[in-house]
Amino acid sequence: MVKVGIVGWRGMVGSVLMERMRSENDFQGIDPVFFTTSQAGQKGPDIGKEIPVLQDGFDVEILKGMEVIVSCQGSDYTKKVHPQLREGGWNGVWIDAASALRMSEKSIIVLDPVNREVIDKGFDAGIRDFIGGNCTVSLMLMALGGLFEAGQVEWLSTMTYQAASGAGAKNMKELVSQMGAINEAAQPILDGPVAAVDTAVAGAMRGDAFPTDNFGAPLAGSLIPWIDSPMENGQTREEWKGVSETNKILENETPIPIDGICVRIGTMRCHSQAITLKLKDDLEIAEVERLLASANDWVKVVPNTKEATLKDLTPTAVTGTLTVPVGRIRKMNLGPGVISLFTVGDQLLWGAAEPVRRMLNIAVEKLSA
Ligand SMILES: NC(=O)C1=CN([C@@H]2O[C@H](COP(=O)(O)OP(=O)(O)OC[C@H]3O[C@@H](n4cnc5c(N)ncnc54)[C@H](OP(=O)(O)O)[C@@H]3O)[C@@H](O)[C@H]2O)C=CC1
Ligand SMILES: N[C@@H](CC(=O)OP(=O)(O)O)C(=O)O
Repeated sequence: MVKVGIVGWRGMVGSVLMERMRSENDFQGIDPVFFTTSQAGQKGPDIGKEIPVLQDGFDVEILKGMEVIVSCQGSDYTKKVHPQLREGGWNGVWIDAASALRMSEKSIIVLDPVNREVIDKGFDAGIRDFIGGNCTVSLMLMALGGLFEAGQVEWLSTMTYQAASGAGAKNMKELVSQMGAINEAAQPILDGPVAAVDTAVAGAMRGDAFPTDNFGAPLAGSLIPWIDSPMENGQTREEWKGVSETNKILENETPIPIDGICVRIGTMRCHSQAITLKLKDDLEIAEVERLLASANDWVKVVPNTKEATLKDLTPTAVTGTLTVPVGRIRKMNLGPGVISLFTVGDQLLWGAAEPVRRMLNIAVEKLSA
């Protein structure tokens, strides 16, 4: 059985990965060794079979004994350990959820329902670094894969509504604390005039006691139109990833123009995106829906009605599931071939853990052949 080292398994992304691997019985087909950066020697997770105690995630010699390493530990870990392994001659398969290696010439960004051919070709050519894409990019491609595959995307603009989970576990908790602080300010006067409730809520959100250590600003009852670090051209890094990662995943020789504004909103783990897309041909909406629906097993076209939208096209409907609904599909009055779409996806599943889990299975299959 293929020896697989797993690092970062108890973090937020890692926990979702573990849950998916358990429910898909993935551990039965591999020989797993669990690593840690802080708990070496302690007992590993319960995966339904005997495993060694936790190994030191910085011990390069033990890591070199793995045929595959899966990391959900983050970019700092990758930047420290990956070069030591490669410079030390390790030629195993490195599969990573972090962004550090995504744009490297020696890596492939993995999203197999969309770019399985690129993965297979790369593996056969000797590439051994396979990196999960940015959550917003992966979710957009899962939703719109059918239009890209049909060569119909001339350009697109995506305005995002991104969940707290993308900023980390502490931020998810801070969002809930902020909701609690708002409720605390408003609850005693909720039966009174709404103007007083509004004043109390705004006062609490602007007050020094409002918990903002992690986000740096109120998110509950508000939003933050900035994600990640600034780029020189005025984009944020999250916005830059949209165009660079998408075109790398699709191996486009001529890049498709993609741009927009990335916004953090007060959802827990589902990202949403409002997309304006220019089709190459002025297709009928029924044809657009047919192309979208036929792309993969998880995308779900939602009819452009209020009833269907409220039922299926919200973070509440999608959270914790692999379904990627896409709706609000219509021709815009901006010219021929310009359409609107709205999509929602779980940022921890298709946005992080699932492409990594599926790449592990692809690697195991190839190494066992
Ligand atoms: N592809 C994507 O879109 C996304 C990618 N990511 C990537 O995944 C990386 C990991 O993110 P995330 O899972 O949010 O990180 P977490 O902060 O949840 O976990 C990272 C590590 O922190 C350590 N840790 C310390 N204390 C605790 C604790 N009490 N509970 C759990 N773990 C603890 C664990 O390492 P140890 O066991 O070694 O102590 C764990 O593996 C990110 O840095 C990012 O690069 C994240 C989100 C989306
Ligand atoms: N930046 C994303 C989450 C993330 O971790 O992205 P990346 O894997 O590209 O660093 C967000 O904040 O929603």
